[in-house]
Amino acid sequence: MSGIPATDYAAWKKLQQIYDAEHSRLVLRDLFAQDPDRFAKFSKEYTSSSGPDVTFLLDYSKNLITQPILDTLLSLAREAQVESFRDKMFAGEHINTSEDRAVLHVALRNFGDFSISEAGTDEVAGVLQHIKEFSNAVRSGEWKGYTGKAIDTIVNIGIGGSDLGPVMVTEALKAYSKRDLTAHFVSNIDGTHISETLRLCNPETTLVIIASKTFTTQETITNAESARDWFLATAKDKAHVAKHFVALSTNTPAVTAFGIAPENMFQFWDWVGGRYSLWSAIGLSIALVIGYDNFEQLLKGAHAMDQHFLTTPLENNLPVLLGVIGIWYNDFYGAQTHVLLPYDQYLHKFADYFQQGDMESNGKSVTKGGQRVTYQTGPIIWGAAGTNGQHSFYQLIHQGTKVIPADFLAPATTLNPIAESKHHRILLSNFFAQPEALAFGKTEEEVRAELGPGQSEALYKSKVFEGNKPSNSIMFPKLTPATLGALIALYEHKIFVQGVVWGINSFDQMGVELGKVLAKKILAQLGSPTDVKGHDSSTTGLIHYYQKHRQE
Ligand SMILES: O=P(O)(O)OC[C@H]1O[C@@](O)(CO)[C@@H](O)[C@@H]1O
Repeated sequence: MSGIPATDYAAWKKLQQIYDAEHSRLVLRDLFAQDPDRFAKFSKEYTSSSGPDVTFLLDYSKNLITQPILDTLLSLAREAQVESFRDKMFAGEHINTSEDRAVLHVALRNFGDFSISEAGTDEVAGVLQHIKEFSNAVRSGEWKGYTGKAIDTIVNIGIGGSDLGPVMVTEALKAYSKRDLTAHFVSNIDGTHISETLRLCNPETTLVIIASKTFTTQETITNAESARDWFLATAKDKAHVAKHFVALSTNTPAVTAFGIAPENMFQFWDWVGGRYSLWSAIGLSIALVIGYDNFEQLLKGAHAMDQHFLTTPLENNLPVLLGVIGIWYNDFYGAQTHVLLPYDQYLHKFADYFQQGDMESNGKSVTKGGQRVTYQTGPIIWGAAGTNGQHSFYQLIHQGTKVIPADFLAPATTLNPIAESKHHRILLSNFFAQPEALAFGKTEEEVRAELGPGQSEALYKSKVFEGNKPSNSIMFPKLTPATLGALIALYEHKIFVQGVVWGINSFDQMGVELGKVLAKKILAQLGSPTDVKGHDSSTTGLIHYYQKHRQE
């Protein structure tokens, strides 16, 4: 990432001119009426170039773009040196400049094609082998607990990138899971999370996975200590910890200090960002749930997308297309958010996952050159599985006052063809209809014709759908591990593209530190009998209320 303010680019200036001059005339009804080939021109079919077969269709025709606009957006990507910085990332250069680190989640799934020299990348295969052996041993019943029973429950203790990826993927690939192995994910420091989970667990048959890149995260270490106390309350002998606790981390000394043997640690490296870590040892819970072979398919699906991103010219490069089209709305249309709408219940955590992936990457306001930006950077990411969102927030998307670019995703074939796939046909009918309604709306003339004369003006107006609401649609034959891997990598690289254009560092997360420091300071005061000091009247007042009403 160059750190150059995006507004310095000639293409950015040209886009502003185009927007100012043309945006009021960019009407999807007209754009489609004028060009019967619009779908053909603004859609691409992806096919993996290696590994398992993955195909999907990206339809970006329902965007407020013309070819000249798209060409200018691609010029912006070129001017921002997206290709050059992409190559630097893949080469292991320390593009995470504030932490002087490489950004190499692509090395975690590099099945031999990329030559990467960063320290640790030659150890990836060994960790994957360890994950394979361990997950096979647990799933086969070979790995026994301290009373000689097989493991039937895993509890992954982690937060942020040490939780969201495993949660999203194990939910998405539930159809591929070992149904007699129950997985729980504990993340919140709120004692309710670990308490309610451990109620469901038998210490004799439970494996606790402590997932933490730094192994210093307060929530995770506290939860892990409580889980260890829970276990030892039954098992008594600390020697039994080795059979029921493993650690996923970059911090060997801290893992050892916790009491986990080195052979029960699965290592990863500082060039793996937390929000990009599901491909690393953090993915152990995924391999345990879906099996190593399916975990490897996930990696290979992502690897093929990496190859696409690395080698495809910008105009056909799907992460680049999604990235620059997103910038068009975020920085010129004033869109504040981007909504992810997977029409697949298995993907119901997809948006949650990319809240961290996108917002922790691009929620920045200072360029790599240290300049405060004068333009919008990372969008607010949100969403829900279809059709549920339709009964929740689609009113605002259809008739609200905000521009909300939407991504719709769906499998052509369901993994649950109940009722001869009647459910799936209904689901997909909505998947097709919603972007159509958003794009083309319903005119007042159509409303009046539909309602007939004699209705109030207000009623006529309230039933108008302005339309012209942009969306992308992604369809794939079936949700498989490799397809999911490709889709996750697609969005990872989209985020990368946008960060480069905005000139920000997408790979540090300084913004999470201040709250932690203040919380530690307050925590130290909560237990003391003396009155809290050094806070504003609001914080002091809140703490006083807590101290007056606490009952524990
Ligand atoms: O994996 P760990 O080191 O416990 O960090 C957990 C999460 O905490 C952060 O908020 C960083 O503090 C995320 O970036 C990260 O994924």
